[in-house]
Amino acid sequence: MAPYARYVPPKPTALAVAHTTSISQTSAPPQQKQVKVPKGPSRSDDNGRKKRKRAEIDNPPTTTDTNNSDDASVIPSKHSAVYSKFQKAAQRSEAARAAAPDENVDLADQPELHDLIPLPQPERAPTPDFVPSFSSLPQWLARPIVVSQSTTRPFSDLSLSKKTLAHLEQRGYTTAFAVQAALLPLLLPHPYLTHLPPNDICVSAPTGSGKTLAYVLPIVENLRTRLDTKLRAVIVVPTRELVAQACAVVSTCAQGSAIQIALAVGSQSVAAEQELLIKKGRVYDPERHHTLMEQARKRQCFELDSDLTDIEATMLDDVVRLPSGYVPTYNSAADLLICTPGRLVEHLAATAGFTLDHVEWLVVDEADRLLDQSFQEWVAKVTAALDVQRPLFTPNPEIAALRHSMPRRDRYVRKVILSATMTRDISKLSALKLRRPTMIVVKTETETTLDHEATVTVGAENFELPTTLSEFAVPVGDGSDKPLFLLELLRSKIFSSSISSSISGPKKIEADSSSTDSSDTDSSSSDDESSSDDNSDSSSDSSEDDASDSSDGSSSDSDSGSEVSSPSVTSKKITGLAPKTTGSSMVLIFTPSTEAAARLHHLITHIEPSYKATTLLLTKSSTNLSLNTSSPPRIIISTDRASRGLDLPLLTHVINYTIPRSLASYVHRVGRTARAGRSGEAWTLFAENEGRWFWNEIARATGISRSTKVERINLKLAAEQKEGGEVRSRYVDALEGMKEIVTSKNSKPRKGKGRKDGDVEMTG
Ligand SMILES: Nc1ncnc2c1ncn2[C@@H]1O[C@H](COP(=O)(O)OP(=O)(O)OP(=O)(O)O)[C@@H](O)[C@H]1O
Repeated sequence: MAPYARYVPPKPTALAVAHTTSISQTSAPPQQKQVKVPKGPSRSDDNGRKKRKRAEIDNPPTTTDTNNSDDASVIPSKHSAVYSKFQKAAQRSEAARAAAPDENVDLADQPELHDLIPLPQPERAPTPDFVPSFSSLPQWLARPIVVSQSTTRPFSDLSLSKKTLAHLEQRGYTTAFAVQAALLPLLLPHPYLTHLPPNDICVSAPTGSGKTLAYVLPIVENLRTRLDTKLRAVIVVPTRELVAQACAVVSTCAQGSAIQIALAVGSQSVAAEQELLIKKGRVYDPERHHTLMEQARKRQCFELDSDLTDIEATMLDDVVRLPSGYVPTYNSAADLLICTPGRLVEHLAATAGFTLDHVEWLVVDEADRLLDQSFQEWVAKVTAALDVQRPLFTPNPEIAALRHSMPRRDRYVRKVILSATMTRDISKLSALKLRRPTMIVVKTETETTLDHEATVTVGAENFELPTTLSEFAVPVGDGSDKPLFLLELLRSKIFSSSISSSISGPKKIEADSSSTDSSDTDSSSSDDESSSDDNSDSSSDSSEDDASDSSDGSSSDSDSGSEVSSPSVTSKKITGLAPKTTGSSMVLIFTPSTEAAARLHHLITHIEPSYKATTLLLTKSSTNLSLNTSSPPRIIISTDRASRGLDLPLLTHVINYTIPRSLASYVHRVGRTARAGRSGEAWTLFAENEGRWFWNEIARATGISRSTKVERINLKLAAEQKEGGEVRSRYVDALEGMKEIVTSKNSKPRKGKGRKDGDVEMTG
């Protein structure tokens, strides 16, 4: 600020002295300079006064002069006391001024000058937190029904049919979990209030809390008594694995009933699915036959005015094959459809006879994910199809005309929307056109019981982690040795000890911090972590940071689909809902893409050949898990595709090889373990540049409830993993081998290079 040098006022000492001097001169001229003059003015008097004045100007008396005792002698004795008092006061004030620092100089009379630096302001009083007396959320979202996670009820108390109870008991299910205890009374038909239209339900409950059974049981109970087959229930989930899983639960509950279940996922052709979804028939209707045949003729001769829809084309294809006078009919072959959103939309558009006209139940599981993106605007298309009024059975035209003239009762479609990370975004939820909805939130700690309205306002994002989950985080330096850290983690922390205790044992699995496993446990890590790990900001997208990525910079196709054998995960779900412990750990490792998963599979099976037999790649192209075999895989490498809903009861550990992209993604990934009250561990590997983001957004995030803090574990690489060690040389060889594979694959043109594995599929 050199051009605006600060103004410093001069010391007023000289001024004060001069002032004092002038006073002493005027009021007490020194006696020795007094000249005796005759009374009355004269010329010589004037001359003498002028000379004296000039002499005074030329030789002004100094301060010391003022103090001089000579001066006192010239003061008349009657003023001398006053004068000496004045002198003393003057001396005192002069001494005080001289001693005082510059800032204390009284500047009241001085003009205040400032440069362009803003004046210092007093510190602001803290603004108190805004507590609104209203909520922008609608009442049902702002004040949900909060259910304690510890709430349980015997299934026998929940008005289930004897058959269903028997099936549940066969599976060892006698007690309903909290979400089931809350939902069943709301969804099962009320014994008296049958005339009331049903209301829609949104559910937010932690991963592994039993949401599937909570919606499957009421639907099965409802459909069990229906005599004719009509599509009455549709369950929408994001992936084909979840379709299979939900199907397994439905099949278990619907055993012995006539309920027809259909799947629509796209692992088979649309035509094959159409055959399973629709029963084709024929009816004698010569007039309509004639019209359709005329259209078929025009189509063949290219005389049609407009393009036919797929459904119209199907009808024309079918009518030409029927005997004269007959027209085709299409009826639903399924009571309940479990599907991905894309296939559902496809059938609505292209499958003759596929309508939602009779649907009474719509379930959207993993709703936040399915509502996140438009996915061919499936919500709008499905809600539009549900809005269509159910066609009335019209035995003859007169009655039909009469019925049409009468006001019609609305069709009620009960919508059940669920997720472990349920959105509170009203704009997304409103697309579902919910009717008088109720929000149910299953939480760990709450005073609110099932029957009471919650008084707590649930925040915009408030996720719950299972109370049986333990979380750990491992720093991996700059990430270049990440595969080695992963192997060290598997060796020293996961496969070193039997996990059998963790499956049914105490909630918290203590981190083994003994020196033999080459690790340091820093239990206070979650408080002091950032000091060592936030050297730089990291983005949430950590997808490309694994060593294998850096080694080749490109993708490699997964060829491990062949390693995967049936039976599928479905069958496990049917038979192994509450498995006995095997005494061994099973790990699910999350990578960001199919290619990254394949690279990691290549690396760890080459570095540690003993893992080859027990490591499985689970990607879109290889979705079956050979879990029913006598030796299930111990390591599963997958993508975020496996993060939603997948229920692997034997899974004891989750490893985030790359940190997830969001808190919700973290919740779903780690929620693959610690399910249904079992213990589980979640480990996250983070590089230096990811530490800050991980600790701030995930480990210490405010929008999440966890029973224990995330613990930092510092792993040390073993000697053989360091430079010159045997494991490291195998690592280097594996990287080299991978480079060759990638180079050779890159030379061939490939489809879908670099594609990320979507965790939602449109068509299965
Ligand atoms: N009442 C019960 N008694 C014992 N086990 C149960 C009960 N209900 C559900 N389970 C088991 O709990 C596990 C988790 O259930 P489910 O898959 O429905 O969880 P979820 O809440 O849908 O989890 P996510 O949000 O991850 O999809 C399953 O293995 C299921 O068999």
